[in-house]
Amino acid sequence: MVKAEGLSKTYTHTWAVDHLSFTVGKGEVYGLLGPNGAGKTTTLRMLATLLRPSAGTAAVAGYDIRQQPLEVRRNLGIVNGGMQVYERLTGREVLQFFAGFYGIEGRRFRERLEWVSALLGMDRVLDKLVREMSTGMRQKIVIARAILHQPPVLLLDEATAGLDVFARRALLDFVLQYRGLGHALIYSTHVMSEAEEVCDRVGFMHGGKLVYEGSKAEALALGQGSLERAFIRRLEGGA
Ligand SMILES: Nc1ncnc2c1ncn2[C@@H]1O[C@H](COP(=O)(O)OP(=O)(O)OP(=O)(O)O)[C@@H](O)[C@H]1O
Repeated sequence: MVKAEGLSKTYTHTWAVDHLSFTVGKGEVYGLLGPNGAGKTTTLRMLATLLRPSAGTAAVAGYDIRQQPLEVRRNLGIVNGGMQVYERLTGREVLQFFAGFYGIEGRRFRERLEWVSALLGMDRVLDKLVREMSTGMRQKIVIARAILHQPPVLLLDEATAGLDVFARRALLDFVLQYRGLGHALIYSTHVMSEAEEVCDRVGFMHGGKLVYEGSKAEALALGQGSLERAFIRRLEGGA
């Protein structure tokens, strides 16, 4: 569902993303893992057509990010910490606004709202004003907004940042449920323990490069049961 080939982004003197190639299949959670500044956000923003690659390309659900950005957006959702939601609206109003972009209206909107609400447990959130919501509630709105159009590809960028234990648990459970629907997810994080829980395959990023890729089981074996140890070993050049 996602196929990146030599995907690259340069800023003045830096290769933020340096010839990245990887694939993510249906029903798979791919962990894009690495420390701050590794290039994870830049990669996801290119896949979401929010940022133009300097070189290389990628396909999302079979559509080229350079040539077919509208089709890509129709098939992809992104949950990104920087996204703002409208403070003066209720959860329901925010979602209605975004549903309009996808032509989801009337009865279809109500059905979709029920679907998303059941998936994310949003009963207490829909009629609340955004400005009165906790961080966890806001995050539910951000996720709901990203999946309203039921995209087959979902990108999550440091999606648990700032969440408490309950909201974090709900998010990780949601990731597994969304995968269970046969969708493809990229889970970007520097928190290795989260990746251990939800990812099927992992790619370690450092300095814009993919320095390791393998199934979670392979990576865990490399790190004697720990992804964090595997990452450090890989960077130190150990086997
Ligand atoms: N707009 C920009 N202009 C210049 N350099 C940038 C810009 N955006 C990102 N970079 C640089 O690109 C590199 C990769 O940044 P990126 O945000 O993709 O990393 P990341 O792995 O997502 O890290 P984090 O977890 O901190 O978000 C960093 O060196 C960063 O300083």
